[in-house]
Amino acid sequence: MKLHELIGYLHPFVDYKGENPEITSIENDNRRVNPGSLFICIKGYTVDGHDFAGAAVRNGAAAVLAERELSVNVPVIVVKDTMRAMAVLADAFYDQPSKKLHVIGITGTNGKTTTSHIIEKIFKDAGQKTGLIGTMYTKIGEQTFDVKNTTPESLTLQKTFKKMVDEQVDTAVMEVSSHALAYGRVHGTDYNVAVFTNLTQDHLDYHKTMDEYKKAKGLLFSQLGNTFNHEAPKFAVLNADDPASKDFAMLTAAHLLTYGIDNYADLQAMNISMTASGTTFDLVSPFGTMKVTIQLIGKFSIYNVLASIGAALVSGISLEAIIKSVELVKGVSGRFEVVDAGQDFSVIVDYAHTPDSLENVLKTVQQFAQKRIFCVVGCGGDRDRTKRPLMAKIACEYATNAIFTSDNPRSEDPSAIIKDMEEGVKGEVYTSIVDRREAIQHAINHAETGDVILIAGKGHETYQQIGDRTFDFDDRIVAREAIEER
Ligand SMILES: CC(=O)N[C@H]1[C@@H](OP(=O)(O)OP(=O)(O)OC[C@H]2O[C@@H](n3ccc(=O)[nH]c3=O)[C@H](O)[C@@H]2O)O[C@H](CO)[C@@H](O)[C@@H]1O[C@H](C)C(=O)N[C@@H](C)C(=O)N[C@H](CCC(=O)O)C(=O)O
Ligand SMILES: Nc1ncnc2c1ncn2[C@@H]1O[C@H](COP(=O)(O)OP(=O)(O)OP(=O)(O)O)[C@@H](O)[C@H]1O
Ligand SMILES: N[C@H](CCC[C@H](N)C(=O)O)C(=O)O
Ligand SMILES: [Mg+2]
Repeated sequence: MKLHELIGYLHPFVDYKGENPEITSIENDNRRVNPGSLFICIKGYTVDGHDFAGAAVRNGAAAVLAERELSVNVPVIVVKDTMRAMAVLADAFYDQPSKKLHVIGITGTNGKTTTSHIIEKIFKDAGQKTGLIGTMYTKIGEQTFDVKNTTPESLTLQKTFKKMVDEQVDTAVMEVSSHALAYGRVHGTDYNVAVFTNLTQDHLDYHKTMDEYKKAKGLLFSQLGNTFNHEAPKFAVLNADDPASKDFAMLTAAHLLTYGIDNYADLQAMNISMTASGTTFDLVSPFGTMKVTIQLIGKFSIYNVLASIGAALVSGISLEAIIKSVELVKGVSGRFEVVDAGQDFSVIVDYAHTPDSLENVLKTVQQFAQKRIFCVVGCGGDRDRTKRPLMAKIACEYATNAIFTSDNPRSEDPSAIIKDMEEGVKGEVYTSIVDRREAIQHAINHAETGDVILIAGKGHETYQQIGDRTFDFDDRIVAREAIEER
């Protein structure tokens, strides 16, 4: 695409009439620039992309988009906000790929990864080719690609959509983090369905208040479009049991479908019965009542399944086909994952890293535990500090043996993070062991027949970040080794 045509998409804010080179790619990292690239300078948290414009030009950049004039020997186009302009240009450069896909976006504090995988399965079983973007990876068909963020910045996102279009993907399911919404990473993405899981405390380091956090989540619904396109209608799928849904309903003109357990909803689960290996409930819907038996446990799993059923239903998949698929879902890596090395006590690895998810998962463990519950848990460094005492309190409340340890301390002192946790449990009985491996070993060495050990916070993660170093660390492997060494 020629530079003039590309920059034309920024009309009327930019009136560029200078040199008109062919633009072969758009990059915001000088290390990825090739001859012919347009280099976009982003002022980041760590560094300022403007400082890399010279290096980008040396790598062959044909033009630079920046927030100020720069002395380089290629055209520099100045805009007020390069991050916002990047979203516009990425969408244009890749020929509006999200419009060519059925895009389902999922936001909420907990359950995004799980719900996205359930939805992916339903669409795959329905014979569609799927794409998935989220915490664990980007997936196109069966191929997976590593990711840095749950929701990538606009350039990577639109490039990924384009790849999906090229590979004949029908439906793209993606997690939409609150950071992504606040930073405008998803500007220009044309969602067909927006799904809300729940809103509870997390990320207050960034959003500061729950109200600001809710506002960020709400952006997914306000961006859902304001037109009534009857050929390709848009839908918001909302959790009737979460009070934030009322606000989100007001933010969009799209059709609403609600799901829930406690409050009246279009899709409501009733007569729930749970065993240690699965859950049965009556799904009451406008299409009649059906009995559903899933292989997942915990009330939160029912919510994830209902949200998935809703997203698939509004996308035109038959309820019968949807139910058949959800009944086959086995669970997602690192979410309530059982480690079985032949021991006579249970070990569960789970990704609960917020107060609400920890409470939910411990409540579920409590429902089935016959003896003691050990909970090995830590809190991430450089993240919401206010959740630390709350998580510790929940661990002590629901577990018989709470063991506080490190999650990913990042740049913080691991002992100081544990101290923050301990602030929430003054006078209670707990054990603190900074080294996560030792903490897991401690729980496993003290477990007796019939006990349950919940190892929370890192789920599928295969690393631990301490300082600026990343070590191999997988709770599932560490637990297995500890059981074998016992
Ligand atoms: C605070 C934050 O969101 N940071 C994101 C941001 O990084 P940054 O601002 O530090 O970027 P930077 O390193 O300063 O670079 C600035 C610019 O210079 C460029 N650069 C940089 C170095 C260089 O040598 N050359 C160069 O050109 C970079 O490409 C970039 O364009 O831009 C990066 C690239 O898009 C992101 O990967 C990074 O996410 C970091 C890793 C992060 O931890 N983000 C968290 C807070 C986050 O976004 N989390 C949510 C999930 C939350 C949830 O679970 O709900 C997510 O969606 O992942
Ligand atoms: N609907 C839910 N409500 C509350 N807790 C849940 C729900 N679904 C899952 N959880 C709990 O939250 C943990 C994380 O789930 P999941 O990875 O699906 O969430 P996520 O929203 O993708 O999280 P992240 O924002 O970190 O990517 C699970 O391991 C489980 O303990
Ligand atoms: N997406 C979440 C993941 C947290 C996972 C936990 N293990 C941690 O490192 O804090 C975040 O960035 O806050
Ligand atoms: Mg996730």
